[in-house]
Amino acid sequence: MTSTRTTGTDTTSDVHVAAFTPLPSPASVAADLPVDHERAAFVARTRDEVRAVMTRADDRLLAVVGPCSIHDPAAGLDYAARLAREARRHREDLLVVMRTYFEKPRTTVGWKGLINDPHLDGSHDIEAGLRLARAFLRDVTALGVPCGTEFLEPISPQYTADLVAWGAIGARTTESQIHRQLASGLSMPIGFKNGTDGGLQVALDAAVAAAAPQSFLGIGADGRASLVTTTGNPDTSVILRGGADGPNYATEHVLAASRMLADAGLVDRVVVDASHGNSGKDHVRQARVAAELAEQVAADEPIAGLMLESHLVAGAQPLDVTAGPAGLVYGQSVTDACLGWEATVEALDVLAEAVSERRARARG
Ligand SMILES: O=C[C@H](O)[C@H](O)COP(=O)(O)O
Ligand SMILES: C=C(OP(=O)(O)O)C(=O)O
Repeated sequence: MTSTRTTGTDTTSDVHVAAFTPLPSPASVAADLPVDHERAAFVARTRDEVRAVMTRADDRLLAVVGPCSIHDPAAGLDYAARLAREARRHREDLLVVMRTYFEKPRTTVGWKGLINDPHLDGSHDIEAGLRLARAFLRDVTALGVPCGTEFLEPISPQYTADLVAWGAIGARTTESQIHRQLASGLSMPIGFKNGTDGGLQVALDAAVAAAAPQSFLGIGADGRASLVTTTGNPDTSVILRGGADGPNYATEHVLAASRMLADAGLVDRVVVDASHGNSGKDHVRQARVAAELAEQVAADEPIAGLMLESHLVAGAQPLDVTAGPAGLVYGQSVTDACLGWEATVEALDVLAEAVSERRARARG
């Protein structure tokens, strides 16, 4: 059921709003799609492992790997099952978290992800999107693969975050107070991307702001508008993703970022995104960036983790929401170009090898 005009007068309120469509509360969606004890324990354990990797109490490398966006849950699950095998194979060296991204920040306009438009046709059935996202997180977690996501909408985390082991705030929103406040209340470690212009200071400021207690407007589990009071998230870090001036994953960038983090009183190790501004969104280049980063990991640079955009099929395909999803290639990204599955397996092999080299060096 939709309604218009909730407050004020016809001439001053909601002039540009076509409709308000009530959504079920987070509590009722969670009741329909509950999390059992085993899955909850797995999420909590993985969050602890991420914390340990960030501080090097655990000497593995965090590898956040998966599609730029989930647009077809069946293909996403197929991917997750394959990733589960690779994660088990590399469990001594890599802490693998799957990118399960349901919300896409767009430079201008475009499909905004599975939560916003789950039928990929411009119908914006957000209730179905929230349910699909939550069900997908449950299924991936049940495969023994922890989930990572970007938090974009300030309300949607109430529907999904209990199943998320690691989170990111994107380059377009790192400077936003709303997202810093949101991160201060999230239960998992959060990485802030540097800005799209390449600026790192916004990410450092964000990490500091999110570590502080905050009070802001949000919703509670019952769906009511609420004053949210947080204690601050102590597990915040910075993600180097390159920017308008080019990549920022070279040794000099990693060391400069590490010094800035230490000066700000934060953990002095970074996560590096091999995609986006670091690859020029070219998936072929992304594989090369990952290989260069592996050398930097082996040389013991302060790199705690790496991000890869990867799907079953290499590259990307255009999505025209006026035409809908018919005819899309199975397992190929509809947003940024991704590494294909074989290239992903190779990249994970190279990264795991780099970690064992680093470990061997540390042991002398
Ligand atoms: O990771 C995804 C994209 O880089 C991001 O959502 C921006 O995409 P766009 O520039 O195609 O809108
Ligand atoms: C949107 C993303 O990245 P960025 O914020 O770095 O552009 C992403 O990782 O999907």
